[in-house]
Amino acid sequence: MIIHTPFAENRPYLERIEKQFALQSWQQANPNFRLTYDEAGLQLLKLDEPKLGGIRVDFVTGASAHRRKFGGGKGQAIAKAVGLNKGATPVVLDATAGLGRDAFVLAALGCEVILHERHPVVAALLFDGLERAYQDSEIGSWMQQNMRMIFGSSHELLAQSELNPDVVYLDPMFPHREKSAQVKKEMRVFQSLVGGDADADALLPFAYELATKRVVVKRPDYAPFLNEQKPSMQIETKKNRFDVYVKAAMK
Ligand SMILES: C[S@@+](CC[C@H](N)C(=O)[O-])C[C@H]1O[C@@H](n2cnc3c(N)ncnc32)[C@H](O)[C@@H]1O
Repeated sequence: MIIHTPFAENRPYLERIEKQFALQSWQQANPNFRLTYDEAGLQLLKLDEPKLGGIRVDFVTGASAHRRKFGGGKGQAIAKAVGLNKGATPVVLDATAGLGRDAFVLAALGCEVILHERHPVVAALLFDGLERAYQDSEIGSWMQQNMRMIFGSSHELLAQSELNPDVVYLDPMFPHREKSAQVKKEMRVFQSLVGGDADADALLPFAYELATKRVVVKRPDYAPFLNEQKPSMQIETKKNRFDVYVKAAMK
C-alpha cells in the first residue's frame, strides 16, 4: 500500500481509493510526497518540506466549516457571481474543483454542485473529504444531495457532458505573484503538487457551450482574462475577481 496508516480496519477503503485514482503510478513518479491516513482522514505531505504541513479536505471541522457558519451568505462575491443573490439556486458545474472549497460555499447556500477534478491526489483527497462529510450528522444529508465528484479532465468531460448546469464555474491555477514566503504554506504544497493549469484557456469555449445561464471564472486580480475573452461583468474582491460571462438571465 502507498497510503500509510496505523489502522488495519481502514485498509480495504484505502485500497479502493488507491485503485480508483491510480495512486500507485502517481507515487512512483512523485517520491517527494507521502499520503497518510489517520482519525482526521487522508492527508498529503511534502517530504522535502515537512514544515509546510499537510493538506486535507475537511468540510466538517476545517476552515470551510467556519466560513459556512460565519461567512457572508448570499451577499458574498462568489454567490453574487453565480447569481444566487437573484433568488435562484442554480445547478453549478465546478469544472476545476481542487479542494472543493468554493464548491462547498455554494453547496452550503443550497446549490447542487457537480465537481470535476483531474489530478489523482487532489481527487483522492476530495473524495475522502466528501465521504467523511456525507457521514456527518449535521451536514451529511445536504452534502449528499448537493455535492458529488467526477474524476477526470473537464477538457473531455465538458464536451461529453449530458448535464444542463445553469452555471459552469472555473478556477484554474494561476502563478502567484507574491514572494513564496507570503503564499500560505498549504498553498505552496498544493502548487508544487498540481503545478500550473497552462491548458486552462481551452476550457472556456466548452464551458460556455454547456452552461445554460452563465460561466464564472475566478482569477487573481492581476491575471488576464481567461482565453483573452472579455466578460459581461466583473465582481471584485480583495485579491481576486470573478469574471462573469452571461448567456441568459437567472430565473
Ligand atoms: C486553483 S484549484 C481550484 C480551487 C477550488 N476552486 C477550491 O475552492 O478549492 C484548480 C484545480 O483545478 C484542477 N483542474 C485544472 N484543469 C482541470 C481540468 N481540465 N479538469 C479537471 N480539473 C482541472 C487542478 O487539478 C486543480 O486541482
